[in-house]
Parts: sequence; C-alpha cells; structure tokens
Amino acid sequence: MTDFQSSQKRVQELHELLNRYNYEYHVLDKPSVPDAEYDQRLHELISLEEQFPELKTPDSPSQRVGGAILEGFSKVEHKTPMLSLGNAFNDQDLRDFDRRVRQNAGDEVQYVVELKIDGLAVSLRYENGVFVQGATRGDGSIGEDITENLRTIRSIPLRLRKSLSIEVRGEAFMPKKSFEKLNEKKIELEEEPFANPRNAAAGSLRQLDPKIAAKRNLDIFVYGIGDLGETGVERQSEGLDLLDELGFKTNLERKNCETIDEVIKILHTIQEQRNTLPYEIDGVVIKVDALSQQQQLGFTAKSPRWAIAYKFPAEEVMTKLLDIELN
Ligand SMILES: NC(=O)c1cnc(OC2CCCC2)nc1N
Repeated sequence: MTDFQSSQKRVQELHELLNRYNYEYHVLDKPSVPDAEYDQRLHELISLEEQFPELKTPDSPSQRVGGAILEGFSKVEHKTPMLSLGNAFNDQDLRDFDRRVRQNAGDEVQYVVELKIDGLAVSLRYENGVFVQGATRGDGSIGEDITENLRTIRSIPLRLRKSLSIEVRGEAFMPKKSFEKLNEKKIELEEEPFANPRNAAAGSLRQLDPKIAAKRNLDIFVYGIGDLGETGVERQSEGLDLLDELGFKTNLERKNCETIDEVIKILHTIQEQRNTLPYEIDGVVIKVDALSQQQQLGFTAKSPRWAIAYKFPAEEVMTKLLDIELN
C-alpha cells in the first residue's frame, strides 16, 4: 500500500473513532475515553490532512470550526415550510384541541408530549448522510444560512450513520450554566449582558465569525424530520427514535399519552420540575402521534392542526427578584 493509501485508510478509521467519541461525549454525555485521547486522535487526523489535503473532507471531525468570517448570511428556502405552533394556555384549551382532533381524525388518538425547548428553531439538511446546510426558521419559508455556526455545535453529527438525504428540525439552545458564565464575562467586560438564554443562543448563531459561535457552548435537541417520505416512519414517536439511531440528540423527557387527561397530568408534572432542567423550556408541545392522522388534520394558514404548544405562565417575577436579592 502506498503512503497515500495507508493514510487514506487511517483517516477513515480516525473519522469513525472521533465521531464515536464526539457522540458519546456530546449526545450521550458518557465519554468512554479521556479528553486527551480525543485531542491526540484529532491532532493525528489534522496532520494527515495537512500532509494529504485531498483527504480533508467537509464532514471531517477537524472541520467543526470554519475559518472565514462571513460578510453576511445568504438566504435559504426551506423545502418543507417550518410552521409555527398554535398556543394553549390552560387545560380547557387542551380539551378543546383534543375534541377538534377527535372530531376530524376519529376517537382513536395517541399523543406525544415533548418539552418545548426555549431556543431558536433551525433546520439541518443532509445529502447522502453528510451535513450540507443549516438555516434559521426565518419567516417559515425563507431562513438565513448559518451552516458554519451550526457546524460548531458538537451534538450535530457531520455525517449520519445512514446515507439519508433528509431535512431535520430542531431547537438550538444555550444551557443555563453556559448562559450564566457568558453573562458574567460580559458584565466583567462592561458589555451588555443577554436578557435570557434564548436571546444568547440567537445572538450566538447570528455571529458572522464561527470562532465566536464555537466558544458559546451551544447545544441542540432535534424533534422532527421535514420530509419523512422515504424514511418509512409512521408515527412522530418513531421519527424521534429514528433520529436517535441516526446519531442526533433528541430530548428524552418525551412521553407517549393515550388520552388528553394523561397529557394534562404529565404537563403539570413537567411544569413543577421545570427549574431543575439544565436548559430553559417555555412549555410543552403536544402532537398527534400517527402521521396518517396528522395528514387527515392538515394545517391552518400557518400552523398544523395536529400539534399545539401549551405555554407555561412566565415564572412569577417575585421569585426572580427574590433570587437576585437573596443571592
Ligand atoms: N421548541 C420545541 O422544542 C419544539 C418546537 N416545535 C415542535 O414541533 C412543531 C414544529 C412544526 C410542527 C410542530 N416541537 C418542539 N419540540
């Protein structure tokens, strides 16, 4: 084997190793090797790519943080529009939603309850398993190309375990701890702190320099596949399991419910435990599980009739003020 061919083989091995280490650390939060091992293997990959530039590919683990500072963000048209959600604010709103669903899709309905991550909706496009483009939701049809910034989010796989061409939807967010550290630093530098983690995540993903985004400790939970078409998936819950199998990070607090009473019970439990989560949520999203029933229900002008957001009341200002006074 020539030097090039043995290097090509080693580069392939290093891709697989580094992708596995990255998945264990950033998706499972269960690293199987010390950081030093990851760094050594990454260093070995980078030196092979310097020796043979043709071995450096866009899906390489070495390509997380791009080089160039962008002039601006180009526009991206979403193949499948990114919809907004109707809102429910109390139990009665949910019972009305459930009645409408059962009137139009029949009495046999199951729901999936997902935490509503309070971040920024983004779409990730993969061609033959390779991450090729990422965009903000924008107005639902046209978003901004933030590929280079999304590439820095370690829980976003640069190559899927199956060579699928799909568009995945998710919520990029900044964990509460990262938000607090970032604001401490901004206050030290006498810069304007961010009002909340959602603004911090949006501000970080709108940086023209990917090196800044890379330092913001952003994360993502994916929750949907834009064009389910050829995946053979028939339920929202199956779609989430497929996303897990492909190497994505989904939110594991999701619950399958047989009735709206179960949904209501579970969402009040989630509401009580909300402050214990390491990321902010502003409610839950309730979705009809069967895709056939989703198709029967269809959409209003801007939202699906098969999903609704239940918004938690904003936390009482008093507790926030008390926190500030007591800390
Ligand atoms: N912020 C979230 O966590 C979230 C947002 N949206 C959706 O689903 C919408 C998307 C299009 C129809 C239903 N699910 C979520 N989990």
